[in-house]
Formats: sequence, C-alpha cells, structure tokens
Amino acid sequence: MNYPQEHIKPYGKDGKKSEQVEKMFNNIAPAYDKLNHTLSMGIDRNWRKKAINMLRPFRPRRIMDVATGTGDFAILACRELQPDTLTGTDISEGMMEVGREKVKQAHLSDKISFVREDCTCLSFADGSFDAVTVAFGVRNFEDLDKGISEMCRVLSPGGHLVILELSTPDRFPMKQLFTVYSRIVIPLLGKCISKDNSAYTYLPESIHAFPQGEVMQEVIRKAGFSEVSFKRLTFGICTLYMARK
Ligand SMILES: C[S@@+](CC[C@H](N)C(=O)[O-])C[C@H]1O[C@@H](n2cnc3c(N)ncnc32)[C@H](O)[C@@H]1O
Repeated sequence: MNYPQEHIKPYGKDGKKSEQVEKMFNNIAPAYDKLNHTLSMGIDRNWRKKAINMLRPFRPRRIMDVATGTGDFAILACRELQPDTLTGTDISEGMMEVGREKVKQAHLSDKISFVREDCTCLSFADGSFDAVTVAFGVRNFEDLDKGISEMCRVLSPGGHLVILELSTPDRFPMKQLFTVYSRIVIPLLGKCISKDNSAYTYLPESIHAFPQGEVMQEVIRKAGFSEVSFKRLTFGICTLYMARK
C-alpha cells in the first residue's frame, strides 16, 4: 500500500526516499544525540525503557535493533535484557560510526555489532532473531509494508516486535501545543544545532503524515503479526506498538 509519509522526503521530490534519508542522517550524525535529547527534553529515555520492559518477560537471546542510529536503544536494551547478541542495523554509516564509538566506551563491543542493512530488504535468514526493536525508524522507510514484513520474516516463530514511533496528540490542549512545538520550535532548534536546514522540517512533516494508532496496528497485523497492541505515551507524542510473530 501507499502511505503519505513515503512521499515525504528530506530534500525534495527528486530521487529515492531511502537515499535522501541516508544522506540526511549521515549529515546530522555528529549532532544527532544532542538534538535528540534536547528536542525530547530527555523524555525519550523513558519511552525507550518502557519499550524494552515489554520484552523482559520473553528473555530474548538474539535481538536485532532496526534503524539503530547512534545506538542509544541498542545499548540500553543490551544492559537491561542481557541478550547473547544484539545486532544494530541501519542504512546510515555515519550514525553507526557514532554508535560504534559509544558501544566501545560502554564495553559492550563483544555483544553489540553494527551492520549496514536496509530494513526493506534484509540479508538475514528467516527466523534469525528472537526479538526485533525499532525506535523512531519506521517513519523513514521508503516502503513501510515491506519493512514490517521483513522484520516478521527474520523473527523466529513466537518472537516479538517492539516499535516506538513519534505520533501526534489528538486532544486539546496538547494537540495545539504539539503543533506549535513541532512546526516552529523543532525546525528552528534543528537548524541551529545540526546546520541541516531540511532535516528538521522533514521530521514534523513525516510525523504528521505517518499512520498512527489503530491504522498502524492494522499495518503490523497485515505484515504477518498477531497479538498486535499499542499504547500512547506522554499524551500521544509517542506510540509504543507491540506484536508477536
Ligand atoms: C531518528 S533515527 C533513530 C535512531 C535510533 N533508533 C534512536 O532511537 O535514536 C532514524 C534512523 O533510521 C535509519 N533508517 C531510515 N531508513 C532506514 C531503513 N530503510 N533501514 C534501516 N535504517 C533506516 C536512519 O538512518 C536513522 O539512523
């Protein structure tokens, strides 16, 4: 299916979305962590913890963190869940380069590895992982259906998927406040800190266009998952999706 956010690209209409997204994240990689924590006012750490806690009862041994970026989610998941291996995958080498350094500093290089993979076309065999996680990545996929079904394919039967994605609050006054914050504050701060004029205009546009709640739940179910549920966090600024293969 065609989803509106698949047509929203960082640098204009021409060219593939995945190539533009890769270029954008390579550009902002050195500033990403600072911006991320500033723009979310640190709440992203709580969201990540909540997502990781969903997996705790299942004790996954082999985890893949899709769209792993600079590795924040991977490092926290590795510390909290103590898997045998955690594979971070991403299309941006720039982001993973920052992640590799952080993993080294955290003395987790024996557990966490990074590999360049486009989630819409993964090179792993069927059933390679017990859990797959994605934090703030699916909104950037060129083909959302393909990305989610690839995650399903590489999960072992009974394995779990956890997705965190930004969303838009639907109630007064958070809805109005979030619109102002995302349309004015995020682009301004993003431009100042990252020096990439387009990146932080793309962010709010893609959030507003992305399927949310029940619609996203159906996207995940259609890709082959069962027991799909979701939870809105912090007035609906973020949504946590959970599913089983
Ligand atoms: C907003 S960052 C999130 C990084 C990290 N998960 C976090 O929580 O901070 C989104 C990441 O998704 C990656 N990405 C976008 N499209 C992708 C795709 N098709 N396959 C794999 N990674 C992708 C980008 O390169 C970027 O590093």
